[in-house]
Parts: sequence; C-alpha cells; structure tokens
Amino acid sequence: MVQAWYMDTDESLNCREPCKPENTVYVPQEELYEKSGVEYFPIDAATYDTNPDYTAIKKKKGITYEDTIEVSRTTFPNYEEKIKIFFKEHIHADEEIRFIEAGSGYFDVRDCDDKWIRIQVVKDDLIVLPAGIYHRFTPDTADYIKAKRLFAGDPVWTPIDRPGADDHSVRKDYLNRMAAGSS
Ligand SMILES: CSCCC(=O)C(=O)O
Ligand SMILES: [Fe+2]
Repeated sequence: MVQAWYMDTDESLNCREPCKPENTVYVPQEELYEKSGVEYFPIDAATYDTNPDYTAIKKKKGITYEDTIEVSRTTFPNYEEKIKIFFKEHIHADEEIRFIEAGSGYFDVRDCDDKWIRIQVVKDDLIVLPAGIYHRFTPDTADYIKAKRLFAGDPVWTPIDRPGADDHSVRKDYLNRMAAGSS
C-alpha cells in the first residue's frame, strides 16, 4: 500500500488514472482499517514462501487455496471485458485476499460513510478486503499486475453487484461488525 486517498467524486475521470482531487486527503493504514476493515501487510515478494509472517497470515485466515492471476493485455483473455467486471461495485461472501507479486493497480473500497477510498497496491503488498465490503478493482495505466489469490475453502469468485447486495446477510454482517468496531 503505497498510498490510500479519498477519490475525486467526478465520475467522468479516467478510472485508470489516480483520480486524486485537488486537495487530496490521504488515508493512513490505521484509519483505513477503522473506516473500512481493510487489512494490509507488507511481505517481500522475493522471499514470501519462507516468510513466517506470510505463513502466519495464511494460517490465521484458514487459507487452503492459492493461485496466481496475471492481468495484462497479453496474458489475460478478454482483457477489456474482464477489467470492466472487476470495476463494477460489488461484495463477496468471503474475504478477498490478494498478494501483489509484480505490477500495480487500484482497489477502491467504500468507507463507513459510503465514500470511495482508493488504495494503490504494488509489489510486496498483501491486502485483505473483508467479506461484505463494497469494492472494485482496476489496473492503472501501466496495464500490468500479477497477484496471488488466497482463499479459505473452495474459491468463489462470483461478485454480488451492488444493486441488490444491500439486503444480503453478508453485507448486514459486515455493517454490524463495523458498527461494533471490529471487522
Ligand atoms: C489484483 S488481482 C486482480 C483483480 C482481482 O482478482 C479481483 O478484482 O478479484
Ligand atoms: Fe471483488
């Protein structure tokens, strides 16, 4: 997590650009956690497999599945359509855990006041989006990110899109955890 900031609210901007407003308000890691429940861990991608922190996170999260996704124009079939799907606001019934091995991109998450916080992810970032958080992803203008996807149990990638997701029990559970001050 190089930086996180409140995004420009002008929806006509190119989402692949940083979308920083004139007076950008940055969000430090602790505040990001308090306002959204997003966790962040720095892990050296060159040595992750022997890093006890990485092993401990996997154990704590109950990770049983792991694969690698390489999002680029040349390695990712139907690139344009896929990145449009990634950028539709959605939730999941499970945590979305990504460990960035190379490249960069943006995860946007709604804070507790429904405002978009943009999180810039780069190599060595491990990010955990809680189940039920509204979010979306986009590559930046460099068009390249390689990430490990970590999952507890059989992976479910299907997003639950926002219109309709408000009444989902996963969403309600997330809001209750946030209100109780623990994600
Ligand atoms: C940074 S990983 C690519 C995006 C992704 O896996 C997702 O949005 O689910
Ligand atoms: Fe997602």
